[in-house]
Amino acid sequence: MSSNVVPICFPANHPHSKWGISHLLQNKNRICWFSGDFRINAATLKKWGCLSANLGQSKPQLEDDKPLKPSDLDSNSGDGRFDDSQITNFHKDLSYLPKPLSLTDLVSSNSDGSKVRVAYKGAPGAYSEAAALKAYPKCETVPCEEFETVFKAVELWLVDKAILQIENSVAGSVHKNYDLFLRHRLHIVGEVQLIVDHCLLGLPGVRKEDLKSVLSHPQALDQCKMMVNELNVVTVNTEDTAGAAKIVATKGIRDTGAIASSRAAETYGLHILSKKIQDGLDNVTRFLILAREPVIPGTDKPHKTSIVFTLEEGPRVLFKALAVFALRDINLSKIESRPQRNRPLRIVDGSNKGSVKYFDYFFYIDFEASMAEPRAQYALRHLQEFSCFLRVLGCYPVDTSA
Ligand SMILES: O=C(O)C(=O)C[C@]1(C(=O)O)C=C[C@@H](O)C=C1
Repeated sequence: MSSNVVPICFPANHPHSKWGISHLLQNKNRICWFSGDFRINAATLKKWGCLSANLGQSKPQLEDDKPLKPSDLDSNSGDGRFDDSQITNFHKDLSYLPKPLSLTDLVSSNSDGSKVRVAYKGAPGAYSEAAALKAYPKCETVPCEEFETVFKAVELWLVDKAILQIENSVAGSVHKNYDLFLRHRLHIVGEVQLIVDHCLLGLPGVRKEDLKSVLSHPQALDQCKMMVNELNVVTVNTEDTAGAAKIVATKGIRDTGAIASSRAAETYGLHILSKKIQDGLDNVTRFLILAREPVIPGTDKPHKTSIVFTLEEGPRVLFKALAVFALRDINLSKIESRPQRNRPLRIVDGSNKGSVKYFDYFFYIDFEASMAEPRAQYALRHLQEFSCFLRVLGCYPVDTSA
């Protein structure tokens, strides 16, 4: 699929703002994203009376997407914005121009998350929804079927933020989500550590001994291996834990249980057959909060920075990469490697010993420093000297609450 996507800013009360996928912004303008074969030129934009078409905000292109050329918007000023004379010529009626922010607008962007829409993967009652509510207690949660949809919902301005599980203290990393960072351009703006207490759920009147199978998300099944072995049941993977509870409830299956949260039991009217069934009592899942814009890094509270890089000389020189942090007394809190799918192997010529094939990786590191600190900036400048690719995924306050 090849598609160009351009955000076009229309006034809120403009009829064309209802086109495409639109979202009401705080400044009361609407951004419409046009995609697919749709080609727009400046004349059309003028006719429509749009306020701006910002090339700088164009959606990150997937590998097979063609990047948008300035000539696609021919009388654009070059920096992506139309100049004032063009705008005033569009329409005489200026009632649609953006209203200045009022005090009420500022009050509405509360830190408790009221007015914030957060996308998560799973059904209502999933742990990711609980994580979103922990970060923004009054937010509106938006369930999504796929992780990919969670990312796209933010990119297309359908929601403000996304929440994404990244690792669990018992079952380990969610590798798929590491890979997704590189296919999208969102920024990590926060983290949430959630204590995950799993329950075994069943239909009212069902006993543990009646169960022949148990449904849940693979990570949850992994976290409750001991109990599952004891029950001697068949396990079936579902998209998420709340989804498992929903299946048991809606299908009314008496010999099947679900591993999910007590919230999911309440949501779907199931009974809790056992509580805290996870193997390790300290079962914590770490989630990341993603947004279109990065947060300005501070030094007022402990911050973490997440990066991804590849090494010019391959994984054998990983020690050099780690040294840039050690030299500056910067602690690392996480390291993860993922195959470089477009070039998974590197051939190194060992002169008289013949050539050797090494696996090659993307390295993901979380380090305990803020990008506002010179030592973090120097460390990354140093790392850049021997990496062929380096991206800062985000710098955000550490969640110390779990
Ligand atoms: O299935 C859910 O409820 C989720 O939110 C997913 C998920 C995960 O992917 O790790 C989240 C937290 C728990 O560790 C188990 C499952």
